Amino acid sequence: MKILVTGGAGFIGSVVTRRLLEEGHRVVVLDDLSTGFADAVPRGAELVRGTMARALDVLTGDLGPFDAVLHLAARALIDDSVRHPERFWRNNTVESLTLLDAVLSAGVGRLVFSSTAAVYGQPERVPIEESAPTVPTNPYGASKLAVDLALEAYARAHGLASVSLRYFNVAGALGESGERHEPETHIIPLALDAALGEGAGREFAVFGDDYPTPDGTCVRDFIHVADIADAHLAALAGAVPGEHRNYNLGNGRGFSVREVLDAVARVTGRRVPTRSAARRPGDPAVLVASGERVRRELGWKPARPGLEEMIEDASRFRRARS
Ligand SMILES: NC(=O)c1ccc[n+]([C@@H]2O[C@H](COP(=O)([O-])OP(=O)(O)OC[C@H]3O[C@@H](n4cnc5c(N)ncnc54)[C@H](O)[C@@H]3O)[C@@H](O)[C@H]2O)c1
Ligand SMILES: O=c1ccn([C@@H]2O[C@H](COP(=O)(O)OP(=O)(O)O[C@H]3O[C@H](CO)[C@H](O)[C@H](O)[C@H]3O)[C@@H](O)[C@H]2O)c(=O)[nH]1
Repeated sequence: MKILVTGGAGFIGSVVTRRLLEEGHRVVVLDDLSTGFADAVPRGAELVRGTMARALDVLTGDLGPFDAVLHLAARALIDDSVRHPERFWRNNTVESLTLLDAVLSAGVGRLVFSSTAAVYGQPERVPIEESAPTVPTNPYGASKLAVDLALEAYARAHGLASVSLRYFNVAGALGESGERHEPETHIIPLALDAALGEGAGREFAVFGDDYPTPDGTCVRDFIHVADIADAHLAALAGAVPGEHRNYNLGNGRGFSVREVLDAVARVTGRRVPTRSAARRPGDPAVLVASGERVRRELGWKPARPGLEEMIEDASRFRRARS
């Protein structure tokens, strides 16, 4: 297939692009490089630099025609979304609607969207099923939920085959593609920095140790980025014209912040220096995915569920870059 990957210069988009190329698909990346890197786009894919305002030209121009669009481009820092909601509504919601107009005008039949566990907010029950209430606790989650809802209506009205993949906590790396966020805010790369970094000031701040969880720290469901990439292949194959489906992508198992830090210490052989810090606003205590629907309907389940494997892969990627 010929596939447009938006956000393909970012962490997850570059891994998805790599997997698509491995499978023999042809890939064009559309990315404005706001948080991504041109040299992160895997060799073999063509990079077009720009926002979704360029999507129609790309989809209808010489690089086409396209069979599918994978839409990963977004801002994804929750804290930032609380301080600057306007940036998230514009960049995640308005930009996505611009892309959707282009997809419909160009007659592309399939679209897979990167949604998030943040659409659920504080879950009433875990593991979280796709039928759970969607009550996001921050503008990031809301800006993504709006697109899930738009897709549902657009698919039904215009015959689009669309899927929202609601990722939980994505970790690990695939070959030369991995996490290069600047600034980095995610637990595993920060814990690796704290364990392996040189000099002072790199203590890992544990955001809250008085949550109603077994050790008082938040619990998250980590999923290997290569499994996320494989789920995109399954979604492309399983998308149904005229329908929109939401799928949670996780392992169905939670690890507390402390358990992650212990696993980082085991993998690196180094202690992770920590300090206690205040809770981060909007952080739910526990987020764990139910993988039932995606297994039943797309036949997908994670092939790399081990937390230590994810940390090892992230650590290998970090070492290769330092
Ligand atoms: N990292 C996670 O754990 C996680 C969890 C759930 C959902 N997601 C979603 O997955 C997607 C990828 O996340 P990531 O961690 O790889 O982030 P990332 O910041 O590494 O990648 C995002 C990419 O999108 C590009 N981009 C942003 N806005 C753009 C725009 N308007 N036009 C063109 N390009 C634009 C950036 O330059 C970057 O290359 C995002 O949609 C994010 O919301 C990530
Ligand atoms: O320095 C840190 C960084 C993180 N944490 C804790 O570690 C856990 C995981 O935090 P991350 O920032 O790594 O990930 P989030 O769960 O906040 O967010 C991830 O999952 C979300 C879905 O809930 C969104 O999709 C988001 O884009 C994605 O990065 C949280 O409890 C957080 O409080 C710390 O204690 N200290």
